[in-house]
Amino acid sequence: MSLSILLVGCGKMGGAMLSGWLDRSLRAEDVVVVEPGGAELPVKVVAAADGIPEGFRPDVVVLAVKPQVMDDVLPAYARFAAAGAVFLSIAAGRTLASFERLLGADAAIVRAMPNTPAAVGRGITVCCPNDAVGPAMRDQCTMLLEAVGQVAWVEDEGQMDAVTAVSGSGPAYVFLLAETLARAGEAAGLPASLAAQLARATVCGAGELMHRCGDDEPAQLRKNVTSPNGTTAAALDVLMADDGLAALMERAVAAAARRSKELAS
Ligand SMILES: NC(=O)C1=CN([C@@H]2O[C@H](COP(=O)(O)OP(=O)(O)OC[C@H]3O[C@@H](n4cnc5c(N)ncnc54)[C@H](O)[C@@H]3O)[C@@H](O)[C@H]2O)C=CC1
Ligand SMILES: O=C(O)[C@@H]1CCC=N1
Repeated sequence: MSLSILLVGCGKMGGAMLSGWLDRSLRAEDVVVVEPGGAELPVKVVAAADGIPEGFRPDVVVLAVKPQVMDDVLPAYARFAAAGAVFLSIAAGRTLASFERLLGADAAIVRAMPNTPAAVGRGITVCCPNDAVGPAMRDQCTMLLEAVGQVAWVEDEGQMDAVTAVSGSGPAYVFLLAETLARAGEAAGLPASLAAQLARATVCGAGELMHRCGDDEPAQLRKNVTSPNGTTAAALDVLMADDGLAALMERAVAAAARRSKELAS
């Protein structure tokens, strides 16, 4: 992949993407990271924008700082917009309009929402471009993000809050499932370490099975586990009750989408 990347912010998500890129095809010499916290990485890491090497001309500036600090951070990078770089923001809630206000209406900006499985090449990122993003820039962003998983584009920015709530935050819901399944196992009489092992292996195994059976709906995989009048059916009667998991998940996703909208202001 011959793209030069400036990664601004190398915390949990920026770090996850970087590790996916370096595991795959990105050359270390094509990446500069700005991270005030420092980082032991096989790429050049600087503490602030003024440490970026003279003459470094990124094709893509990836903005991976918290939404709340974006306004303070961004002006130091505006010169790269003028030089023709595309800005790829992964900040939850931050709108294209808010970047245009800071970088100028002509700046090419992609609002994106990745997720942490990018660290193992199994992320999914949804992108929404502004009008200044041409086909070549779109291809560059797709290439960069496909190195760490699946990529989808939407034209309606209004969908990004729901995207954030489903796939951006979604890994946390799955990890919570593993945590709560383990605790339920303990409550049912298992030693804590065995319950944790069972829950973890089950979530990983079920995820991998769903991954490999790409053509089967999750509902079919669920039915494959469920014997008529058996143990799974007994549990699913609880989970699929009117006040069960569907209602809970709908409320959780709505809360995340609401918070994404709030982060815009
Ligand atoms: N953690 C996740 O699962 C996901 C996070 N995001 C988004 O990614 C962004 C980063 O989130 P996390 O990685 O979770 O947070 P984080 O706190 O782990 O990372 C943010 C990084 O930005 C650095 N930073 C702070 N000020 C800076 C500056 N002036 N210049 C450069 N770097 C600076 C911090 O030192 C930190 O390492 C957020 O906008 C979040 O909405 C998006 C998708 C998923
Ligand atoms: O919790 C957050 O705000 C970020 C965005 C999606 C996942 N983490």
